[in-house]
Amino acid sequence: MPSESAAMPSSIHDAAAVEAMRKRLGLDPHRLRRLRTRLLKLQGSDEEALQELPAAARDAFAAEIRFHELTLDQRFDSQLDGASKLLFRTDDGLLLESVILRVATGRTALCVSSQVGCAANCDFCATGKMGIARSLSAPQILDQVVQANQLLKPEGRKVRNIVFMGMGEPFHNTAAVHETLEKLVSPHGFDQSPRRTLVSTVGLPSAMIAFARKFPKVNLALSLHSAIQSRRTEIIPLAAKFDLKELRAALDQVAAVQQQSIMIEYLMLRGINDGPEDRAALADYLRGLPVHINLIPYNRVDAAPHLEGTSKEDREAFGAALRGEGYTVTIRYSLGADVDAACGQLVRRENRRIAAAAAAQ
Ligand SMILES: C[S@@+](CC[C@H](N)C(=O)[O-])C[C@H]1O[C@@H](n2cnc3c(N)ncnc32)[C@H](O)[C@@H]1O
Ligand code: SF4
Repeated sequence: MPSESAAMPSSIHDAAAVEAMRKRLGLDPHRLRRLRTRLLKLQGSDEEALQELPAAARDAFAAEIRFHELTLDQRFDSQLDGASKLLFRTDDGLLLESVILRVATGRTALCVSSQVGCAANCDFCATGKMGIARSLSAPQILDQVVQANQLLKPEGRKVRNIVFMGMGEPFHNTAAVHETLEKLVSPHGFDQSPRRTLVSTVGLPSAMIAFARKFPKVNLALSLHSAIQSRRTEIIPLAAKFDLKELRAALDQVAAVQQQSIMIEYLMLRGINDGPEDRAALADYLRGLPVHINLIPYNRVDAAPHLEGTSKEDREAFGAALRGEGYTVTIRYSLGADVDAACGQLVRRENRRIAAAAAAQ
């Protein structure tokens, strides 16, 4: 007869399971609150967090409640700037990445992934080219923050800004992303400032409006990349489903609800979206909206050899012309270009291998 397999431990982020365990062990709720504070807010190690429980309860608690959903597989520290890429592995073997950005001001940002792969399949994106799309659970997204903070503690740093700009489209995984945001901004959770949290989307109109209503203070970024419909669809296949008119109506609603500026991301691709007509269309499209335009340099992707980034000079001229039209424009200087090259291909190759093996079973 097959033996009954032991139940999987529950996550520390699963409030119902943790409360059930607390009752079973007869633990004082204060002790549990202190454990969560130590782990989620004070960057404590797992051992330090467990110390908050009475000695007799620690083993039983640790056997049923696990603190981590992901295993840190590899870490790449940039030799060029303050970026570190963390490669995590899920229980079923897939790789995903988070990026720690140590900004010159001394502040620290973390870029998290919401999915492994992405169904949007944008032409310029290594994640889109992975050929798979698996959503991460809220505990898997939250664990990226917990582990980054544990790694940063010895440096005297703490994650200040959290951006959903890693792998995946957050609004293809709305339920888990909403749950993650609730736990991040909750004073009983991570107590993260909503104003230092940003969700970036390729542009799903109804999900953007729902997000703004639920999280009026969390920042939204839209990856627009072109204000000319045919050009946008050429690089973002999903744009065929949600046209620019519908997207603009959603932006108006988001702005009305949030009363704060929306970030417009504009990846600059030579000969595709960087001409004078592209700039004029962009300026027209955004007129009247509270926006901040971020011009992004293209990071070369092996799977898209036909694409080339706009030169630095042209990017700066494009930005200056938009400023002349009254827009606030920043030009992002890509951090961690060396670790990106090291990891991007590794993640893609490994995940393809695992997805192919799973499909063959
Ligand atoms: C990876 S996406 C994740 C969030 C969401 N799916 C989105 O598209 O906004 C985050 C940002 O990275 C940008 N991006 C993707 N591939 C890039 C590349 N090869 N070079 C520079 N930026 C890239 C996207 O356009 C987007 O603005
Ligand atoms: S939606 Fe974002 S993550 Fe998905 S393929 Fe496009 S750029 Fe990449």
